[in-house]
Amino acid sequence: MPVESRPAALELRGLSRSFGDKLAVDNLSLTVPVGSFYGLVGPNGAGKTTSLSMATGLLRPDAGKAIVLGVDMWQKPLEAKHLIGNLSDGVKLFDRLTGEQLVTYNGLLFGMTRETVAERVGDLLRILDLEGAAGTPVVDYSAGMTKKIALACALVHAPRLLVLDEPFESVDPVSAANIRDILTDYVAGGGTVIVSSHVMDLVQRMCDHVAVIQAGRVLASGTVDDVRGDSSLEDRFVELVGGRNHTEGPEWLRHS
Ligand SMILES: Nc1ncnc2c1ncn2[C@@H]1O[C@H](COP(=O)(O)OP(=O)(O)OP(=O)(O)O)[C@@H](O)[C@H]1O
Repeated sequence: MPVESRPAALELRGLSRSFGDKLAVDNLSLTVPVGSFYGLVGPNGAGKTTSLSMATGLLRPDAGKAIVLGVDMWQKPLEAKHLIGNLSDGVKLFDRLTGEQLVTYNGLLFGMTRETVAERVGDLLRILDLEGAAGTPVVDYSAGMTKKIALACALVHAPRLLVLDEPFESVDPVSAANIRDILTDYVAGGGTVIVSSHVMDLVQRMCDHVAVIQAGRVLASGTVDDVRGDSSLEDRFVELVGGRNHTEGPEWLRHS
């Protein structure tokens, strides 16, 4: 298929979602090309998690479409979900299972054979440095270990698109570097990654595309170089989003 006619890894078309009176995502459209490492950034409450939840089939949109590699998430959710690996902020894991059991369970849910699952679980626990905790219930994991085991669950069925909400939050620097390597390899091997993050420096170094969202709308999107221009991504972000002002702390917090 010619490159121009290949479906995007993810296409969001006019997505909207309200919670009561609050319009969390407002007619949001975004195209994530196949093979891109795409950063989604925005201030707290911008609508990143809500958008990604609608894109991955966790939250039904009020309006609009989410299309994964040509498959409509809300019309063919089973087919679309096979294509996606999802690490979602705040989704409950079956944390009474051990790490090994949890990843195995996820693999079996996708219909893979026990042998294939066992081999992949072994690989994932090794590359994520969780072999020593394979037999520990996930409820006893630290926040960073929980993030890593959730990433293993997202990867086990070898999805074509990975959607990761804040994958580096609480993760130590060595593990974060290992995860970055895994993701970079995954993209080099033809996969597509979308990450939401508040760490602009990381997004600038790791991602080739970025979208800045605020109040449920896209303020800017494109290649990282196009969006940031001559500035750092952080400065461009602050410029786009506004709201930076020097505020002195309250008097009672000062000791001199
Ligand atoms: N289940 C919910 N019920 C009510 N309001 C919600 C719910 N989920 C999100 N919101 C509201 O929708 C808006 C967008 O929230 P969302 O979690 O998508 O933002 P975010 O960009 O992921 O923020 P953060 O960077 O702080 O994680 C916020 O105003 C939030 O309060």
